[in-house]
Amino acid sequence: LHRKCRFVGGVTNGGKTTLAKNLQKHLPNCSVISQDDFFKPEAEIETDENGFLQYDVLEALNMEKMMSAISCWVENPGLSVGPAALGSPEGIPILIIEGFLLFNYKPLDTMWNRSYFLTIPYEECKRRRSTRVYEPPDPPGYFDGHVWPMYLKHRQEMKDITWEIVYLDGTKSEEDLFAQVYEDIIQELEKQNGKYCSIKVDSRGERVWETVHHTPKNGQLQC
Ligand SMILES: Nc1ncnc2c1ncn2[C@@H]1O[C@H](COP(=O)(O)OP(=O)(O)OP(=O)(O)O)[C@@H](O)[C@H]1O
Ligand SMILES: NC(=O)c1ccc[n+]([C@@H]2O[C@H](CO)[C@@H](O)[C@H]2O)c1
Repeated sequence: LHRKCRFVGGVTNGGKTTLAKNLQKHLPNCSVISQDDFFKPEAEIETDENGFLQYDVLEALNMEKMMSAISCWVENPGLSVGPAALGSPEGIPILIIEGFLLFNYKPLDTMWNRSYFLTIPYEECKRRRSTRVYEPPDPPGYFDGHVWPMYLKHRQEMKDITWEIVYLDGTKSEEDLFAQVYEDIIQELEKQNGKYCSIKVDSRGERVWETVHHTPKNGQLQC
């Protein structure tokens, strides 16, 4: 069951939620858990010597609660989809966990199946962040005084990671990012289904061609 979890990590405003939502739209049996839904209440967030609330650290999140949500899915994966969907690779239950502090949280290490990490440069990140309103809103100087330094610290910690992480260029278009990850997921699901396919996905997420190599199973051809 663990092998069905996928992680979309990345810098704040890298486009994680957008990518996860787009994938969910095109995969009939796909659940998404967002780390942002597990922030502790403001009263429980530490403040540093500059008065900045320390939101961009693991301690700001109720990770035990997030792990419970993941366990729930593992015990009862997938939605009630029809037999047609379950019979197709797209219908295999998958869980996408998206968040900005996933790869620094040890208990998740054993659950990964495929990990993606969205990056954008400092300037673009600062620009996108300035268009967002969080609750509470970022005070002046927050990006340079807390958000970006914490991101750099976590990137540094990620250097110790031994498994493969696929880095995605978050400055690419939403459609291109979707197509890249969707193609990757479908290919792997096809393999799990005993089919070996090459699929190209165009920028609108439509499959434009595919090659199916039938593999014998119990003396019979699948597909
Ligand atoms: N590929 C993209 N190109 C340009 N802008 C994008 C792209 N993907 C998302 N955005 C925009 O960037 C902002 C952040 O997107 P999104 O909420 O998906 O990021 P996030 O990584 O989940 O952010 P956070 O976790 O910090 O809330 C939004 O304004 C969104 O419209
Ligand atoms: N969701 C929240 O409670 C909250 C409050 C203040 C700041 N944030 C920011 O969310 C980003 C991750 O998506 C982090 O960079 C937090 O600063 C979230």
